[in-house]
Amino acid sequence: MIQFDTVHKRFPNGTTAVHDLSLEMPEGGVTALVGSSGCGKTTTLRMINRMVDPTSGTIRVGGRDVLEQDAAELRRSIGYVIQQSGLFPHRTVLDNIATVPLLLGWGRRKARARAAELLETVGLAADAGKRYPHQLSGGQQQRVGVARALAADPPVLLMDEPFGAVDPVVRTQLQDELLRLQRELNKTIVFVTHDIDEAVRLGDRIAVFRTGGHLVQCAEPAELLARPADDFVADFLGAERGLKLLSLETLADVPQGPAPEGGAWTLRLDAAGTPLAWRHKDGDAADVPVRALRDSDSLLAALDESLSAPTGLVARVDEAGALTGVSSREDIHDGAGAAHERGRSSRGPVGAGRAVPRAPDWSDPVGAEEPLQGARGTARATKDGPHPPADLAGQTAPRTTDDPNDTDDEGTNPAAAERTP
Ligand SMILES: Nc1ncnc2c1ncn2[C@@H]1O[C@H](COP(=O)(O)OP(=O)(O)OP(=O)(O)O)[C@@H](O)[C@H]1O
Repeated sequence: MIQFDTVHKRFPNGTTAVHDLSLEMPEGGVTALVGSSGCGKTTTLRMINRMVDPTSGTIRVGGRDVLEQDAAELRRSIGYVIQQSGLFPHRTVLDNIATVPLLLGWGRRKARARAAELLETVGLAADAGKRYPHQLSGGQQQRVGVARALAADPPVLLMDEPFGAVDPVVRTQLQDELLRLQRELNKTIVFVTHDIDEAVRLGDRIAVFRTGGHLVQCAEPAELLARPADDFVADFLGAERGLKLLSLETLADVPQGPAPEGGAWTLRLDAAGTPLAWRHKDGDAADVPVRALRDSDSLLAALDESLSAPTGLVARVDEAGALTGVSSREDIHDGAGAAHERGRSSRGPVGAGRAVPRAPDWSDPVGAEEPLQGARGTARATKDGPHPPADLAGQTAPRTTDDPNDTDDEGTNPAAAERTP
Protein backbone atom coordinates (compact mmCIF):
# COMPACT_ATOMS: atom_id res chain seq x y z
CA MET A 1 0.00 0.00 0.00
CA ILE A 2 2.79 2.42 0.92
CA GLN A 3 6.23 2.10 -0.64
CA PHE A 4 9.34 4.14 0.08
CA ASP A 5 12.00 3.77 -2.56
CA THR A 6 15.40 5.26 -1.58
CA VAL A 7 13.74 8.28 -0.02
CA HIS A 8 16.01 10.98 1.34
CA LYS A 9 15.00 14.08 3.26
CA ARG A 10 17.45 16.85 3.92
CA PHE A 11 16.00 20.02 5.41
CA PRO A 12 17.22 23.41 4.17
CA ASN A 13 19.24 23.85 7.38
CA GLY A 14 21.34 20.84 6.41
CA THR A 15 19.76 18.28 8.74
CA THR A 16 19.31 14.88 7.17
CA ALA A 17 16.13 13.55 8.74
CA VAL A 18 15.66 10.47 6.56
CA HIS A 19 18.49 8.65 4.86
CA ASP A 20 17.82 6.64 1.68
CA LEU A 21 14.83 4.87 3.11
CA SER A 22 13.41 1.86 1.28
CA LEU A 23 10.46 0.34 3.07
CA GLU A 24 7.12 -1.26 2.27
CA MET A 25 4.12 -0.88 4.50
CA PRO A 26 1.65 -3.62 3.69
CA GLU A 27 -2.02 -3.03 3.00
CA GLY A 28 -4.32 -3.61 5.95
CA GLY A 29 -1.42 -3.82 8.41
CA VAL A 30 -0.04 -1.65 11.18
CA THR A 31 3.56 -0.57 10.60
CA ALA A 32 5.07 0.89 13.76
CA LEU A 33 7.98 3.33 13.37
CA VAL A 34 10.19 3.38 16.46
CA GLY A 35 13.55 4.82 17.44
CA SER A 36 15.10 7.42 19.64
CA SER A 37 14.13 11.06 19.50
CA GLY A 38 15.08 12.86 16.29
CA CYS A 39 15.69 9.72 14.24
CA GLY A 40 13.25 10.75 11.51
CA LYS A 41 10.02 8.93 12.38
CA THR A 42 7.75 11.94 12.12
CA THR A 43 9.40 13.17 8.95
CA THR A 44 8.92 9.71 7.42
CA LEU A 45 5.25 9.78 8.37
CA ARG A 46 4.68 13.29 7.09
CA MET A 47 6.21 12.56 3.73
CA ILE A 48 3.40 10.07 3.13
CA ASN A 49 0.73 12.78 3.04
CA ARG A 50 3.06 15.45 1.71
CA MET A 51 3.22 17.59 4.80
CA VAL A 52 6.91 17.28 4.03
CA ASP A 53 8.24 16.53 0.55
CA PRO A 54 11.25 14.26 0.06
CA THR A 55 14.50 15.63 -1.30
CA SER A 56 14.89 12.56 -3.50
CA GLY A 57 13.41 9.12 -3.95
CA THR A 58 9.83 8.03 -4.51
CA ILE A 59 6.89 7.41 -2.18
CA ARG A 60 3.91 5.58 -3.57
CA VAL A 61 0.53 5.23 -1.90
CA GLY A 62 -1.69 2.64 -3.54
CA GLY A 63 0.83 2.51 -6.40
CA ARG A 64 0.68 6.27 -7.11
CA ASP A 65 3.64 8.59 -6.63
CA VAL A 66 2.57 11.09 -3.97
CA LEU A 67 4.43 13.92 -5.70
CA GLU A 68 2.17 13.49 -8.72
CA GLN A 69 -0.90 14.12 -6.60
CA ASP A 70 -2.34 17.36 -5.34
CA ALA A 71 -1.04 17.76 -1.78
CA ALA A 72 -4.30 19.02 -0.29
CA GLU A 73 -6.34 16.28 -1.93
CA LEU A 74 -3.87 13.65 -0.82
CA ARG A 75 -4.01 14.91 2.74
CA ARG A 76 -7.78 14.73 2.81
CA SER A 77 -7.68 11.17 1.58
CA ILE A 78 -5.40 10.04 4.39
CA GLY A 79 -6.40 10.03 8.07
CA TYR A 80 -4.01 11.78 10.42
CA VAL A 81 -3.95 11.54 14.21
CA ILE A 82 -1.42 13.30 16.44
CA GLN A 83 -0.51 13.54 20.08
CA GLN A 84 -2.82 15.88 22.02
CA SER A 85 -5.41 15.11 19.32
CA GLY A 86 -4.90 18.48 17.55
CA LEU A 87 -8.61 19.26 17.75
CA PHE A 88 -9.92 22.71 16.95
CA PRO A 89 -10.67 24.18 20.38
CA HIS A 90 -13.50 26.44 19.24
CA ARG A 91 -15.46 23.80 17.37
CA THR A 92 -17.70 21.23 18.98
CA VAL A 93 -16.61 17.62 18.99
CA LEU A 94 -19.17 16.82 16.28
CA ASP A 95 -17.89 19.62 14.06
CA ASN A 96 -14.32 18.55 14.65
CA ILE A 97 -15.13 15.05 13.47
CA ALA A 98 -17.06 16.39 10.47
CA THR A 99 -14.10 18.49 9.29
CA VAL A 100 -12.85 16.38 6.40
CA PRO A 101 -16.28 15.30 5.11
CA LEU A 102 -17.21 19.00 4.96
CA LEU A 103 -14.03 19.77 3.09
CA LEU A 104 -14.95 17.02 0.67
CA GLY A 105 -18.27 18.74 0.05
CA TRP A 106 -20.52 16.21 1.76
CA GLY A 107 -23.02 18.77 3.02
CA ARG A 108 -23.54 19.60 6.68
CA ARG A 109 -26.33 17.13 7.44
CA LYS A 110 -24.55 14.10 5.99
CA ALA A 111 -21.22 15.11 7.54
CA ARG A 112 -22.80 15.49 10.98
CA ALA A 113 -24.63 12.19 10.70
CA ARG A 114 -21.35 10.50 9.88
CA ALA A 115 -19.70 12.29 12.81
CA ALA A 116 -22.42 11.10 15.19
CA GLU A 117 -21.98 7.53 13.94
CA LEU A 118 -18.24 7.74 14.54
CA LEU A 119 -18.72 9.05 18.07
CA GLU A 120 -20.40 5.76 18.83
CA THR A 121 -17.73 3.78 17.00
CA VAL A 122 -15.03 5.22 19.24
CA GLY A 123 -17.09 4.64 22.37
CA LEU A 124 -18.19 8.16 23.24
CA ALA A 125 -21.70 9.07 24.31
CA ALA A 126 -23.79 11.10 21.85
CA ASP A 127 -23.78 13.90 24.41
CA ALA A 128 -20.03 14.33 23.93
CA GLY A 129 -20.70 15.61 20.39
CA LYS A 130 -22.02 18.90 21.72
CA ARG A 131 -19.02 19.55 23.94
CA TYR A 132 -15.87 21.44 23.15
CA PRO A 133 -12.55 19.60 23.23
CA HIS A 134 -11.43 21.13 26.54
CA GLN A 135 -14.51 19.63 28.19
CA LEU A 136 -13.22 16.13 27.47
CA SER A 137 -10.50 14.12 29.16
CA GLY A 138 -7.21 13.52 27.37
CA GLY A 139 -8.24 9.98 26.47
CA GLN A 140 -11.59 11.15 25.15
CA GLN A 141 -9.92 13.81 23.06
CA GLN A 142 -7.70 11.18 21.50
CA ARG A 143 -10.80 9.16 20.63
CA VAL A 144 -12.26 12.20 18.93
CA GLY A 145 -8.96 12.56 17.08
CA VAL A 146 -9.27 8.97 15.87
CA ALA A 147 -12.92 9.53 14.89
CA ARG A 148 -11.97 12.64 12.95
CA ALA A 149 -9.25 10.76 11.09
CA LEU A 150 -11.72 8.01 10.19
CA ALA A 151 -14.50 10.36 9.09
CA ALA A 152 -14.06 10.07 5.35
CA ASP A 153 -13.20 6.37 5.63
CA PRO A 154 -9.65 6.73 4.33
CA PRO A 155 -7.76 3.53 3.52
CA VAL A 156 -4.62 4.90 5.20
CA LEU A 157 -4.24 6.27 8.73
CA LEU A 158 -1.12 8.07 9.89
CA MET A 159 -0.79 8.17 13.67
CA ASP A 160 2.00 10.20 15.28
CA GLU A 161 2.37 9.27 18.96
CA PRO A 162 -1.42 9.39 19.24
CA PHE A 163 -1.49 7.98 22.77
CA GLY A 164 1.71 9.58 24.00
CA ALA A 165 0.08 12.13 26.28
CA VAL A 166 -2.36 10.03 28.28
CA ASP A 167 -1.76 8.01 31.42
CA PRO A 168 -0.80 4.33 31.14
CA VAL A 169 -4.27 2.98 31.96
CA VAL A 170 -6.03 5.12 29.38
CA ARG A 171 -3.23 4.40 26.96
CA THR A 172 -3.81 0.66 27.26
CA GLN A 173 -7.54 1.17 26.73
CA LEU A 174 -6.89 3.23 23.63
CA GLN A 175 -4.47 0.63 22.28
CA ASP A 176 -7.03 -2.13 22.87
CA GLU A 177 -9.64 -0.12 21.12
CA LEU A 178 -7.41 0.61 18.16
CA LEU A 179 -6.78 -3.13 17.83
CA ARG A 180 -10.50 -3.81 17.96
CA LEU A 181 -11.26 -1.11 15.39
CA GLN A 182 -8.48 -2.37 13.18
CA ARG A 183 -9.91 -5.88 13.17
CA GLU A 184 -13.12 -4.37 11.81
CA LEU A 185 -11.76 -1.68 9.53
CA ASN A 186 -8.54 -3.18 8.22
CA LYS A 187 -6.86 0.15 7.52
CA THR A 188 -3.26 0.55 6.48
CA ILE A 189 -1.84 2.24 9.55
CA VAL A 190 1.52 3.88 10.06
CA PHE A 191 2.05 4.40 13.78
CA VAL A 192 4.91 6.45 15.24
CA THR A 193 5.83 5.76 18.84
CA HIS A 194 8.74 6.02 21.27
CA ASP A 195 7.38 3.11 23.20
CA ILE A 196 8.61 -0.29 22.11
CA ASP A 197 5.92 -2.06 24.16
CA GLU A 198 3.27 -0.10 22.28
CA ALA A 199 4.94 -0.99 18.98
CA VAL A 200 5.04 -4.70 19.90
CA ARG A 201 1.43 -4.59 20.96
CA LEU A 202 0.07 -2.78 17.92
CA GLY A 203 2.49 -3.37 15.09
CA ASP A 204 2.23 -6.09 12.48
CA ARG A 205 5.66 -4.87 11.47
CA ILE A 206 8.09 -2.69 13.37
CA ALA A 207 10.63 -0.44 11.66
CA VAL A 208 13.50 0.58 13.95
CA PHE A 209 15.31 3.81 13.07
CA ARG A 210 18.48 5.28 14.47
CA THR A 211 19.74 8.85 14.48
CA GLY A 212 20.40 10.27 11.06
CA GLY A 213 17.23 8.73 9.66
CA HIS A 214 18.72 5.27 9.08
CA LEU A 215 16.37 2.30 9.05
CA VAL A 216 18.13 -0.46 10.96
CA GLN A 217 15.61 -3.29 10.86
CA CYS A 218 12.02 -3.83 9.81
CA ALA A 219 10.40 -7.07 10.87
CA GLU A 220 7.39 -8.63 12.53
CA PRO A 221 7.47 -8.06 16.29
CA ALA A 222 8.27 -11.68 17.12
CA GLU A 223 11.10 -11.81 14.65
CA LEU A 224 12.49 -8.51 15.87
CA LEU A 225 12.43 -9.69 19.47
CA ALA A 226 13.89 -13.11 18.71
CA ARG A 227 16.49 -11.95 16.21
CA PRO A 228 17.44 -8.29 16.56
CA ALA A 229 19.71 -7.29 13.67
CA ASP A 230 22.40 -5.73 15.86
CA ASP A 231 23.26 -4.39 19.31
CA PHE A 232 21.48 -1.11 18.61
CA VAL A 233 18.18 -2.89 18.01
CA ALA A 234 18.75 -5.26 20.94
CA ASP A 235 19.43 -2.28 23.24
CA PHE A 236 16.40 -0.47 21.94
CA LEU A 237 14.19 -3.50 22.60
CA GLY A 238 15.39 -3.44 26.20
CA ALA A 239 16.36 -5.90 28.88
CA GLU A 240 13.01 -7.69 28.93
CA ARG A 241 13.15 -8.83 25.33
CA GLY A 242 12.43 -12.43 26.34
CA LEU A 243 9.33 -11.46 28.29
CA LYS A 244 8.11 -9.19 25.51
CA LEU A 245 8.28 -12.15 23.16
CA LEU A 246 5.99 -14.07 25.51
CA SER A 247 3.46 -11.24 25.25
CA LEU A 248 3.00 -12.28 21.61
CA GLU A 249 2.38 -15.96 22.29
CA THR A 250 -0.92 -17.33 23.46
CA LEU A 251 -1.63 -19.84 26.14
CA ALA A 252 -3.66 -22.03 23.77
CA ASP A 253 -1.09 -24.82 23.36
CA VAL A 254 -0.20 -25.15 27.04
CA PRO A 255 -1.75 -28.33 28.48
CA GLN A 256 -4.34 -28.14 31.24
CA GLY A 257 -5.66 -30.59 33.78
CA PRO A 258 -8.36 -30.72 36.45
CA ALA A 259 -8.32 -28.21 39.30
CA PRO A 260 -6.82 -29.62 42.52
CA GLU A 261 -9.08 -31.08 45.19
CA GLY A 262 -8.27 -31.99 48.75
CA GLY A 263 -4.93 -30.14 48.83
CA ALA A 264 -3.96 -27.05 50.82
CA TRP A 265 -5.64 -24.73 48.35
CA THR A 266 -8.84 -25.15 46.40
CA LEU A 267 -10.38 -23.00 43.74
CA ARG A 268 -13.64 -21.31 44.71
CA LEU A 269 -16.11 -21.02 41.84
CA ASP A 270 -19.40 -19.24 41.52
CA ALA A 271 -22.60 -20.95 40.39
CA ALA A 272 -21.67 -20.47 36.72
CA GLY A 273 -18.27 -22.12 37.25
CA THR A 274 -16.32 -18.86 37.11
CA PRO A 275 -13.18 -18.97 39.29
CA LEU A 276 -13.35 -16.50 42.16
CA ALA A 277 -10.34 -17.09 44.42
CA TRP A 278 -7.92 -19.61 45.90
CA ARG A 279 -9.04 -20.66 49.40
CA HIS A 280 -6.78 -22.27 51.99
CA LYS A 281 -8.16 -25.39 53.67
CA ASP A 282 -7.54 -24.07 57.19
CA GLY A 283 -9.59 -21.01 56.48
CA ASP A 284 -7.05 -18.88 58.38
CA ALA A 285 -5.46 -17.24 55.39
CA ALA A 286 -7.43 -14.74 53.34
CA ASP A 287 -8.64 -15.86 49.92
CA VAL A 288 -6.17 -15.07 47.16
CA PRO A 289 -7.79 -13.45 44.11
CA VAL A 290 -7.48 -15.40 40.90
CA ARG A 291 -7.03 -13.97 37.42
CA ALA A 292 -8.50 -16.62 35.17
CA LEU A 293 -7.11 -16.71 31.64
CA ARG A 294 -8.51 -17.63 28.24
CA ASP A 295 -6.71 -19.46 25.45
CA SER A 296 -6.21 -16.13 23.68
CA ASP A 297 -4.38 -14.60 26.65
CA SER A 298 -0.63 -14.31 26.45
CA LEU A 299 2.03 -16.59 27.86
CA LEU A 300 3.37 -13.54 29.65
CA ALA A 301 0.07 -13.09 31.50
CA ALA A 302 0.10 -16.80 32.32
CA LEU A 303 3.65 -16.68 33.65
CA ASP A 304 2.73 -13.70 35.79
CA GLU A 305 -0.38 -15.39 37.16
CA SER A 306 1.48 -18.63 37.85
CA LEU A 307 3.97 -16.66 39.94
CA SER A 308 1.22 -14.83 41.83
CA ALA A 309 -1.02 -17.84 42.53
CA PRO A 310 -0.25 -19.64 45.82
CA THR A 311 -0.50 -22.96 44.01
CA GLY A 312 1.52 -21.95 40.96
CA LEU A 313 -1.53 -22.94 38.94
CA VAL A 314 -3.30 -20.83 36.37
CA ALA A 315 -7.08 -21.18 36.14
CA ARG A 316 -8.17 -21.48 32.50
CA VAL A 317 -11.65 -20.44 31.37
CA ASP A 318 -13.72 -20.58 28.20
CA GLU A 319 -15.18 -17.56 26.43
CA ALA A 320 -18.07 -17.47 28.89
CA GLY A 321 -15.65 -17.35 31.81
CA ALA A 322 -16.33 -20.89 33.08
CA LEU A 323 -13.42 -22.97 34.34
CA THR A 324 -11.98 -25.44 31.81
CA GLY A 325 -8.96 -26.57 33.85
CA VAL A 326 -5.67 -25.41 35.31
CA SER A 327 -2.12 -25.22 33.95
CA SER A 328 0.97 -25.61 36.06
CA ARG A 329 3.88 -23.22 36.32
CA GLU A 330 6.09 -25.93 34.79
CA ASP A 331 3.85 -26.36 31.74
CA ILE A 332 3.76 -22.61 31.22
CA HIS A 333 7.51 -22.45 31.56
CA ASP A 334 7.86 -25.24 28.99
CA GLY A 335 5.51 -23.29 26.67
CA ALA A 336 7.69 -20.21 27.11
CA GLY A 337 10.82 -22.23 26.33
CA ALA A 338 9.20 -23.64 23.18
CA ALA A 339 8.23 -20.13 22.05
CA HIS A 340 11.83 -18.98 22.38
CA GLU A 341 13.09 -22.09 20.61
CA ARG A 342 10.79 -21.33 17.67
CA GLY A 343 11.97 -17.72 17.74
CA ARG A 344 15.60 -18.79 17.48
CA SER A 345 14.94 -21.16 14.57
CA SER A 346 15.08 -19.52 11.16
CA ARG A 347 11.45 -18.47 10.67
CA GLY A 348 9.44 -19.95 13.47
CA PRO A 349 5.77 -19.22 13.86
CA VAL A 350 6.26 -17.22 17.06
CA GLY A 351 3.46 -14.76 17.44
CA ALA A 352 1.42 -16.40 14.69
CA GLY A 353 -1.47 -16.97 17.07
CA ARG A 354 -0.93 -13.60 18.62
CA ALA A 355 -2.37 -12.85 22.04
CA VAL A 356 -5.34 -10.52 21.87
CA PRO A 357 -6.26 -7.83 24.36
CA ARG A 358 -8.87 -8.74 26.93
CA ALA A 359 -11.01 -5.62 26.81
CA PRO A 360 -13.01 -6.02 23.60
CA ASP A 361 -14.45 -2.53 23.46
CA TRP A 362 -13.78 1.05 24.46
CA SER A 363 -14.04 0.36 28.13
CA ASP A 364 -13.57 3.97 29.09
CA PRO A 365 -16.63 4.50 31.21
CA VAL A 366 -16.16 8.22 30.94
CA GLY A 367 -17.59 8.13 27.46
CA ALA A 368 -20.97 7.22 28.79
CA GLU A 369 -21.07 7.88 32.49
CA GLU A 370 -18.42 10.09 34.01
CA PRO A 371 -18.94 13.82 33.81
CA LEU A 372 -17.17 15.09 30.74
CA GLN A 373 -14.96 17.40 32.73
CA GLY A 374 -11.27 17.77 33.28
CA ALA A 375 -8.60 15.49 31.97
CA ARG A 376 -6.81 12.38 32.99
CA GLY A 377 -3.19 11.79 32.35
CA THR A 378 -0.86 14.38 31.04
CA ALA A 379 -3.12 15.66 28.27
CA ARG A 380 -4.73 17.96 30.77
CA ALA A 381 -7.43 20.41 29.94
CA THR A 382 -8.44 23.27 32.17
CA LYS A 383 -11.24 25.73 32.01
CA ASP A 384 -8.93 27.86 29.89
CA GLY A 385 -8.63 25.12 27.30
CA PRO A 386 -6.06 22.47 26.53
CA HIS A 387 -2.40 23.06 27.31
CA PRO A 388 -0.21 21.38 24.75
CA PRO A 389 3.33 20.71 25.91
CA ALA A 390 5.81 23.41 24.97
CA ASP A 391 7.29 21.51 22.03
CA LEU A 392 3.88 21.04 20.51
CA ALA A 393 2.52 24.49 21.15
CA GLY A 394 2.01 26.27 17.89
CA GLN A 395 3.62 23.50 15.93
CA THR A 396 2.08 20.08 15.92
CA ALA A 397 -1.27 20.78 17.47
CA PRO A 398 -2.69 23.01 14.78
CA ARG A 399 -1.60 20.70 11.99
CA THR A 400 -4.60 18.84 10.76
CA THR A 401 -5.88 17.27 7.63
CA ASP A 402 -7.91 20.35 6.82
CA ASP A 403 -4.85 22.41 6.47
CA PRO A 404 -4.03 21.87 2.83
CA ASN A 405 -1.20 24.36 2.58
CA ASP A 406 0.63 23.13 5.60
CA THR A 407 4.10 21.94 4.79
CA ASP A 408 7.01 22.49 7.05
CA ASP A 409 10.18 22.21 5.08
CA GLU A 410 11.45 25.37 6.71
CA GLY A 411 10.23 24.34 10.12
CA THR A 412 7.78 27.20 10.19
CA ASN A 413 4.19 26.96 11.16
CA PRO A 414 1.88 28.46 8.60
CA ALA A 415 -1.09 26.88 10.33
CA ALA A 416 -1.07 28.66 13.64
CA ALA A 417 -4.64 29.77 13.23
CA GLU A 418 -7.65 27.62 12.70
CA ARG A 419 -9.00 27.63 9.18
CA THR A 420 -12.59 27.31 8.30
CA PRO A 421 -13.45 24.76 5.63
N1 LIG B 1 11.32 21.46 9.61
C1 LIG B 1 12.52 21.06 9.98
N2 LIG B 1 13.61 21.77 9.70
C2 LIG B 1 14.84 21.37 10.07
N3 LIG B 1 15.08 20.22 10.71
C3 LIG B 1 14.03 19.47 11.03
C4 LIG B 1 12.70 19.85 10.68
N4 LIG B 1 11.83 18.88 11.14
C5 LIG B 1 12.60 17.96 11.73
N5 LIG B 1 13.90 18.29 11.67
C6 LIG B 1 15.03 17.53 12.17
O1 LIG B 1 15.03 16.27 11.52
C7 LIG B 1 15.40 15.25 12.42
C8 LIG B 1 14.30 14.21 12.46
O2 LIG B 1 13.16 14.82 13.06
P1 LIG B 1 11.82 14.00 13.28
O3 LIG B 1 10.84 14.92 13.91
O4 LIG B 1 11.44 13.35 12.02
O5 LIG B 1 12.30 12.90 14.32
P2 LIG B 1 11.47 11.95 15.25
O6 LIG B 1 12.14 10.63 15.21
O7 LIG B 1 10.03 11.98 14.88
O8 LIG B 1 11.69 12.64 16.66
P3 LIG B 1 10.75 12.63 17.96
O9 LIG B 1 10.62 11.21 18.36
O10 LIG B 1 11.54 13.44 18.94
O11 LIG B 1 9.45 13.26 17.58
C9 LIG B 1 15.67 15.92 13.73
O12 LIG B 1 17.04 16.17 13.84
C10 LIG B 1 14.91 17.21 13.64
O13 LIG B 1 15.49 18.22 14.43
